[in-house]
Amino acid sequence: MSPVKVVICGAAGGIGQPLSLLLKQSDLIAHLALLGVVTASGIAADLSHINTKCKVTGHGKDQIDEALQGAHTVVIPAGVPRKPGMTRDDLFKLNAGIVRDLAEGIAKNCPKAFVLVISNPVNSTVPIVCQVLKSHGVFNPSKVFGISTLDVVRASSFVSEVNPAIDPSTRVTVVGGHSGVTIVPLLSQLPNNFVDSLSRDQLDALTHRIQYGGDEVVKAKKGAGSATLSMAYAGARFTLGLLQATVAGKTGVVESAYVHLDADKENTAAFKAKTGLDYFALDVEFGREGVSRILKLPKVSRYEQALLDAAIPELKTNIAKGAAFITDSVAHWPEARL
Ligand SMILES: NC(=O)c1ccc[n+]([C@@H]2O[C@H](COP(=O)([O-])OP(=O)(O)OC[C@H]3O[C@@H](n4cnc5c(N)ncnc54)[C@H](O)[C@@H]3O)[C@@H](O)[C@H]2O)c1
Ligand SMILES: O=C(O)C[C@H](O)C(=O)O
Repeated sequence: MSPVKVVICGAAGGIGQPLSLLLKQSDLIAHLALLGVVTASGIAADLSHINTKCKVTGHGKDQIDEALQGAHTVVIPAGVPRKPGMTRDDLFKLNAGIVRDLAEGIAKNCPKAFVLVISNPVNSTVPIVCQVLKSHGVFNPSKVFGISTLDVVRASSFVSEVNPAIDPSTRVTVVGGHSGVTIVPLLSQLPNNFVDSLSRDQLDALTHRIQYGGDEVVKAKKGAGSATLSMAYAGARFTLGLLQATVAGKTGVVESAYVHLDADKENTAAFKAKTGLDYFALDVEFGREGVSRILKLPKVSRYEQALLDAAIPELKTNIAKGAAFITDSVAHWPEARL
């Protein structure tokens, strides 16, 4: 097992800094390259004093090539966060171009890297990354992930608050996408008939809290951004889980991820045919090459089917918007960029 290079794009930001701190502690990472807009050299100097083996370097946007070259994994929390009253889709105008340009850099400098997207709106930014990589002929659906782990982390916390007998480490299955109605918690999967212990009002309230947990933080931060620390925790959990499988060869690591369903055609063909969706968040088992298996959608309750029915059209719109942005960008790119 040789430790690898991991790049954080947007490392000076609210998520980027604590995420870098958490990753600096991993033996699986030899080199943490921190990419900022002007530079991330201050953050890199600070982190480099921590006495773990991992080397840390800082880079500005004009050094994107050197930052990305040789990357095994690229994590993208670059972009603008929400303010109260905004939806994640309101961020599209600003963040779509940022993510597109980073994906271009990845296609050029580290086309085989695993790409982990945090920047919102995730439902659209993941299709943006995939389309850019496709336009360069380097797309591998098993290597691009939208990190939806925060929805699972929140669901576990909120379930445990409702019933303190349930340990907060208990995994809750959350599928769909990463915004409002597209976040679909499958509470019927919890053991001991947890869901039957809830009144309809309690079930509605818990479901709504999981779907709109991000808004809770945006409101509490009063204009100073969205979730950063809980996202850094979720992002580190996802990244380290993936590294354990891809670098250390650990089997059985499962996390929820928003992925292109072609990453496991066998397990998703029926779902894709039924819904017409190309992207969806499901539990994913990691292997050496990224996605080793996408776990099938479990049998859902009637209540959960109604949530899925509401999520699917919204997801289709979000996915089409991301894909169209790249079709349009490519049409306007000068010959030299293709
Ligand atoms: N997936 C999730 O569950 C989840 C959770 C929380 C936040 N987010 C999203 O993550 C993003 C970042 O949130 P934040 O709170 O860290 O924001 P932030 O503004 O604190 O940090 C973003 C950083 O990205 C940098 N940046 C912008 N363009 C860049 C580029 N081209 N290259 C390198 N760096 C660049 C900015 O300078 C800034 O330092 C937002 O879009 C937010 O909505 C997603
Ligand atoms: O809510 C946001 O805008 C940030 C993030 O997607 C979250 O779920 O906390």
